Amino acid sequence: MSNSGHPKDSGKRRGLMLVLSSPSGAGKTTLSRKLIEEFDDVNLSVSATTRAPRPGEQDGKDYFFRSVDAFHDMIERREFLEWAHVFDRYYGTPKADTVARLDAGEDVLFDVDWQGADALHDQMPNDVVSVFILPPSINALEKRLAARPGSTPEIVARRMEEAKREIMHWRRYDYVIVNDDLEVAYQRLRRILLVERLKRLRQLDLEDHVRQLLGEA
Ligand SMILES: Nc1ncnc2c1ncn2[C@@H]1O[C@H](COP(=O)(O)OP(=O)(O)OP(=O)(O)O)[C@@H](O)[C@H]1O
Ligand SMILES: Nc1nc2c(ncn2[C@@H]2O[C@H](COP(=O)(O)O)[C@@H](O)[C@H]2O)c(=O)[nH]1
Repeated sequence: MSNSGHPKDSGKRRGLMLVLSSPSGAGKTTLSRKLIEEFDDVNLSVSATTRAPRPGEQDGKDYFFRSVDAFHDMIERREFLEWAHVFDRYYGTPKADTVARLDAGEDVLFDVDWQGADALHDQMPNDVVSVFILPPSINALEKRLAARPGSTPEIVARRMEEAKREIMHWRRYDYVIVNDDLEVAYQRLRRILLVERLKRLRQLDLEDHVRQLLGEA
């Protein structure tokens, strides 16, 4: 199904940056995929990373998989909106595209850690809407990490070790969703998107509309 979600099809709006963070394995990627499937004007920001692809992951779709040298070249060429060192690997958000998409009235979805969320908010405070995803329990988080394709006990242990540090940043976010039942969590996420689209500053044709109303009054 495709859906613009805008109440007035001709209405001009500025896109928003929907930034999702969570401890690894809580469900950001799963929720992001559902949002992109439903809304044709929501696009995923594809990050660059120096980690290896998981089974089924594609270069350019899930990530831009790069060598450490190539990643450093991208840093030097100032190609990132933000970048961070996460789980001993580099991850970065490319700048190209995002600004153009926002201006074109399209939303951009970011799946980044708390450092990335902070950096994106610092750079574009009026555009960022941040959502923290919590797991229903630590046990459930560990099971989800272990069940993911390509998982190993070492990867699970490393990510569980980091989970507490990531969760401690939950208060910095505009919204928090507990991802227990996937469908309930998804409905909450899509409601956040639809409401945030209605923020006054994002409805670009309101000035003209109100001027016209006042002229008619
Ligand atoms: N509500 C849910 N109930 C049960 N399993 C879920 C739920 N949400 C996600 N999962 C499963 O948990 C695993 C981890 O989810 P996902 O990859 O979306 O997490 P993530 O937060 O994006 O992790 P990372 O930060 O490492 O990229 C996946 O196998 C996914 O299918
Ligand atoms: N600061 C950034 N963090 C990012 C970016 N892309 C992904 N991430 C975060 O890294 C971890 C691990 O991801 P995984 O795909 O290896 O499991 C997770 O918390 C992501 O949110 C980025 O561009 N910048």
